[in-house]
Amino acid sequence: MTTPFSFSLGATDGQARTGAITTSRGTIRTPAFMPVGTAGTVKAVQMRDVKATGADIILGNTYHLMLRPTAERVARFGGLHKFSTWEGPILTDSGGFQVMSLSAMRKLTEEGVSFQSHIDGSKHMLTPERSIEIQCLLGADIQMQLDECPPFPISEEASLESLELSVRWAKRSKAAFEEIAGRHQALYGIVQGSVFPDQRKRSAEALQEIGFPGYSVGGLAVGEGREAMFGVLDVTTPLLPKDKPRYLMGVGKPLDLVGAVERSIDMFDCVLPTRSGRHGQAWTWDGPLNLKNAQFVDDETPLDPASDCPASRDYTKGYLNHLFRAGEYLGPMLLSWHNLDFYQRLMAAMREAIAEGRFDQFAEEFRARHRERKG
Ligand SMILES: Nc1ccc2nc(N)nc(O)c2c1
Repeated sequence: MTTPFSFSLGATDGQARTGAITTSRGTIRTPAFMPVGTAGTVKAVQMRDVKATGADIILGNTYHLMLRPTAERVARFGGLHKFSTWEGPILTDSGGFQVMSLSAMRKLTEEGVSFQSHIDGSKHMLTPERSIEIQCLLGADIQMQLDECPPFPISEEASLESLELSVRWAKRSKAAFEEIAGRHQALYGIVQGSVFPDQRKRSAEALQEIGFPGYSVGGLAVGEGREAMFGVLDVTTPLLPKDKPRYLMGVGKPLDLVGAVERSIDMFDCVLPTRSGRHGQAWTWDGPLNLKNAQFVDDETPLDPASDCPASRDYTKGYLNHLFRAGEYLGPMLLSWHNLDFYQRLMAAMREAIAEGRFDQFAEEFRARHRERKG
């Protein structure tokens, strides 16, 4: 149980790289996509099926679990792994981002952020110390510092103020982590600085001063758009240590993943595959399909006959179309499952292409084939 956290680089191909993160609950093959299991469940998909798609690690949320069922209750059940039956590594976000996007009556001070629950209006306070305490009660293998994710757009001076607060919170998060976390657990720093290159540099350098075994790139996927996001990665990832994992938070669509791997990102999480699956959107090598669309009513082909995932291989698009039109539970279940499997097959294909030194060709062919919008 006390295998220390470690990262080993595998192959590099341009800026893209493969690697392996060793944790006490298993190894994470990078580049890795983490299915989002916000409230201790990857919505509408059983953990054994999440595992079968090839996911090595899932994400949980401090914000949601502290409100319901509370971190203390999860700890009494033996931690999030036992409570949810996910036996592999779990990464938890620290809650600040979710407080700002979900809660009411938020008040942010140097101490932390106070807020009212979006569920029952109860009052709560998240400080760097309390966030680490919650993540340890959950038993997360990889934890996040408490940070402030600035809104987009934001003025340069407001962004700098926010970045400096997040650096002070990084120090406090690390101090709290060193007090109570186990040797097998890891804490990542989160780089901020919005879309300002000099601020990204300042944040990356300040966090390395403090020292972390992994670095998240935060403050993106907040409406800045793909080109601006890639522009931030172009200036940020070269500043981070090559021998430590880089995690791009909240990203993204398949084309975002390919472009970010091209800019040496190792880890991703996004609600898109499960959230869009619940609403009838299937992701494929050729781009997204809206299976509620009339064009699929009589379509007798599966989403991907080449997949070993039952949701992708054993059901016709016509049947899936029927399930969504009839409002049947099985529709969201099957599409969430298929989309997670597609995301894992995309990650596996990228890992293989990097290992074989042909990632540029893979990326070019994928971008030519994957049409995000019809026409
Ligand atoms: N786009 C995102 C998603 C999640 C985040 N979580 C944290 N802690 N910080 C950020 O900046 C995030 C950005």
